[in-house]
Amino acid sequence: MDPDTMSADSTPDVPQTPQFALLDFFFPGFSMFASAVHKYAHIDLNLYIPLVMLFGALTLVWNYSSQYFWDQVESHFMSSVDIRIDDEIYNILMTWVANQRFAQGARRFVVNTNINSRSWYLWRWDYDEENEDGSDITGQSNESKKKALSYTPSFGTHYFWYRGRFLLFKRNSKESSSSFMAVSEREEISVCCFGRNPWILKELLHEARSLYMEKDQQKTLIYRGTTRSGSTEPTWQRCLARATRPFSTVILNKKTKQDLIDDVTDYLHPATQRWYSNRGIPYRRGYLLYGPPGTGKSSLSLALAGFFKMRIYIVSLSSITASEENLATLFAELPRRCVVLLEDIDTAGLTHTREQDKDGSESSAAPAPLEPGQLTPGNGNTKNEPVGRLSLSGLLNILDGVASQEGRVLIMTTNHLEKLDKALIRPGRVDMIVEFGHADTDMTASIFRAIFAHIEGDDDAAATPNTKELLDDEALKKEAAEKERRQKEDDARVEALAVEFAAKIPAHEFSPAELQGHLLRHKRDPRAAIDKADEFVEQTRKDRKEKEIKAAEEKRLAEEKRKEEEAKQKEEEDKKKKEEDEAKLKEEREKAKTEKKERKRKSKREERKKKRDESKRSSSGSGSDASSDSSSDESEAEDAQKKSAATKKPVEVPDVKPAKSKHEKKDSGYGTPTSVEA
Ligand SMILES: Nc1ncnc2c1ncn2[C@@H]1O[C@H](COP(=O)(O)OP(=O)(O)OP(=O)(O)O)[C@@H](O)[C@H]1O
Repeated sequence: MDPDTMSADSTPDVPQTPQFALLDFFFPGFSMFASAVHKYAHIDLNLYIPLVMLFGALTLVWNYSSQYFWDQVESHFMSSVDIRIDDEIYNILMTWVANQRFAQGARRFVVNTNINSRSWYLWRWDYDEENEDGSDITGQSNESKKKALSYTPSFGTHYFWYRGRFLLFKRNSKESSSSFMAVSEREEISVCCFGRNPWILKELLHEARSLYMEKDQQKTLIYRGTTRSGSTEPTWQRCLARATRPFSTVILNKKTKQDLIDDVTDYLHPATQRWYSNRGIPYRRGYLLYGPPGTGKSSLSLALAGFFKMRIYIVSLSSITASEENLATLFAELPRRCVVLLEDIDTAGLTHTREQDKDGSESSAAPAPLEPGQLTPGNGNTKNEPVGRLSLSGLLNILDGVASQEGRVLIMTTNHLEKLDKALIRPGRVDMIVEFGHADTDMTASIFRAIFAHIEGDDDAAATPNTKELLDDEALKKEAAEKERRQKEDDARVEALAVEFAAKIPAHEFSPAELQGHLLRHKRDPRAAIDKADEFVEQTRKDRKEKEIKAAEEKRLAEEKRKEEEAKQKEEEDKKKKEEDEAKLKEEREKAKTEKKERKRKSKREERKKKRDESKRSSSGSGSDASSDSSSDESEAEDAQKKSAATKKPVEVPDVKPAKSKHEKKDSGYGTPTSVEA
């Protein structure tokens, strides 16, 4: 290095360039570091600075432009599908993703025991594999059941190969989500592929759906009409996938059951749809199931849906969701082939007939007392009903409306057939009516058999798989024969017990649900169920009586309260009326008084006028007369003013002409007239 180029105060070994001065400014001590490097390593950093700066500039440019570049690639050269997290497609895709290698090998992942979207999960009353009583299908309790874990990739972009194509799975947190959403709901999910044709994404979604459906093959999918979480928008939420209930487990008159199956089979036949459309008849079929609570109406609907492998969509007309608008939206969203179960159509609003609607009169019948299971009081046409609730005509419009899908099986259930409007159950809306009743002797025996008879698969769990393999043919045959013999013996024993039990239960008094409840309490001991049958009968009767007394008492209290409120209201009205009458009377009295005074004054005036005329006639007339006239008129004006002050009303003083002095506007209140009209 040329020593001449060095300045006097600089470090002897390192040339002082403007870059160094600048770097020294940003990184104090850099020049010392550079001279040390130069001295000991013989490297002149001066040469590398432009390179470092260039690299920094390139990094900066890349940082800013890469996002733009990537956005351009995405919008022009890629296809993508966004997944709605409040839709069932979320569950479908995530179930698929959880089974992929890229998800299982992800370094950052989300673990779930339940793959369903948070908003779906919120509305599930049970998990798929569980029964209503909280135990799983193998009878284990929740505590002992181990839940399977599902792994899905965490937030970010994840790459994977699908059928030879390179795809991206993106899961991002949603910044703009409203704060009331649960944390797991604040996410956006999309799948992208290179190329402008999205067929591969559609294929992926179809595959995911088929896999998802396959899982549900042996189950009845139950959807419930509800509102989306965090909004009032109605939607069908999948809430349960239950093992299909065999028709045989619903105890009902054999012929009725067969007729129902035949009717639905015929209706669902493809030729029937053509037949309907050729004749211009709406392709719909409606069934009404009626009877006391716990007699099997819902069970039959579920069994029917399972038998025909259809999804069942349930909405209770006594729930808050069942407003006219919501129900119309729900019906418009139904798939083409499904079972729709409308529960509790006897809610008070719908028992109000259309005839009553027409003449505008109020229902003469008092609102029906609520039945067990009925959540809210009825709605519809009563005066105090909330706006937007369901009315009978609203429901009829929805059932017949163009928006409601053709091809569906509509089932309506009610506890009170007699309360329903004829329009609701006329042919076309209801094509078959099935009655459910309390159990007769045969039914009681059937319920007993259903609980205690040995069913294939009951002790599969106990059987060890290897024992069969060890046995030879002869032994197997022997075992099968033995099993058959035991089965026969068992059946005969259960049959005898069923008859014994049925004899102890009075016919047509108890619902199948009540009997089932008693039998389940002794499910391991049929003898105990029989021995305690009398106790059950007594206890149930007693409970019912207590319930009736309680209901009657509640009714009486409600009636008393209503009467009290009515009396109070009447008292208030009377009081108000009395006050109004008094005020009116007072006003009238005042008026009469004023009129009397007026009349008196008038007669006085006339008298004076008469006198004046007489005196005029008798004498030729003098100034004193005029002055006396003037004074009498003055007293009249004073009278008028006094009256005006008393009644606080502007009073006309007919005979007095107001003084036209310049002080007229600032009247002191005396109002002394200056001239009087005769
Ligand atoms: N006819 C029946 N056959 C078999 N089981 C029945 C029958 N009736 C009732 N049960 C049993 O009783 C319970 C309640 O029955 P379900 O819900 O079907 O009655 P429901 O008539 O729909 O009652 P609600 O009118 O209160 O809705 C179920 O567990 C069901 O298994």
